[in-house]
Amino acid sequence: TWSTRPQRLLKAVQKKATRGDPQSVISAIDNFCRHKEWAMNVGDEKGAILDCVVSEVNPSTALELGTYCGYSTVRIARLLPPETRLITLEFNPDYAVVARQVIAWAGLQDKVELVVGASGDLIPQMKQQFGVKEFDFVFLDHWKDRYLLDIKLLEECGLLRRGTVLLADNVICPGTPEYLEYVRTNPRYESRYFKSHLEYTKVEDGLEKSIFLG
Ligand SMILES: C[S@@+](CC[C@H](N)C(=O)[O-])C[C@H]1O[C@@H](n2cnc3c(N)ncnc32)[C@H](O)[C@@H]1O
Ligand SMILES: O=C(c1ccccc1)c1ccc(O)c(O)c1[N+](=O)[O-]
Ligand SMILES: [Mg+2]
Repeated sequence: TWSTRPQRLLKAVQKKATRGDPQSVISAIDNFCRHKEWAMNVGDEKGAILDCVVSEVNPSTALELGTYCGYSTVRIARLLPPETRLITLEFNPDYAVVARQVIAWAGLQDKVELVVGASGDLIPQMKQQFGVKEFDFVFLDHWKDRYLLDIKLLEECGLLRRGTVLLADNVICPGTPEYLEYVRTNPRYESRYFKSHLEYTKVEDGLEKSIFLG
């Protein structure tokens, strides 16, 4: 039986990375995607911008929409201080199985809560089921037509506070036009574009950082 790309990516991590060393897991995945098979991780170039924003926010509670193989999960979680946590949502169970192993290889399983399910179903459960008061940081990297729906849902569920930082991947490629329009014109958000490139390519892409003003 044929393996899947996430399974081949996991094998590369287990072969090349050192257990308990998040940076080696990140490098193993970036090398696999640059030299073996492209995959839709945020990548090293946009990942460095993600690192800066996460370090600046230093969140107590963070949310990631779209786990895939756990690459950006590892990037974010490795920067979080003890007693803080990252909740990451993934609706493809096969991807979640791989992500759990990647996150464990990096030794970050105690900081990460990976929940299998759709963001539209899980976000309304965050307060009751997951004991979340509000999010300090949200990384949007799931299907692009869900970004706008999900930040409106986060607003309605009272999960954003004055100062919550939203960072959205792929606002140029594949693109999230309705989301960009919303965060750039809505007075309740202060938005800024970080120009970069689609992971492992020369194609333009970028991240949009939006601060919720309450
Ligand atoms: C681009 S990949 C995530 C990449 C990851 N953030 C990284 O940089 O390593 C997008 C993922 O979002 C998942 N996804 C898409 N829509 C979703 C939704 N509504 N709820 C949960 N997961 C979703 C897909 O199954 C896919 O694994
Ligand atoms: O949509 C794609 C896509 C479209 C077509 C083929 C492969 C991937 C994609 C490309 C780069 C991303 O960073 C990303 O997050 C996604 N995604 O699926 O969410
Ligand atoms: Mg992306």
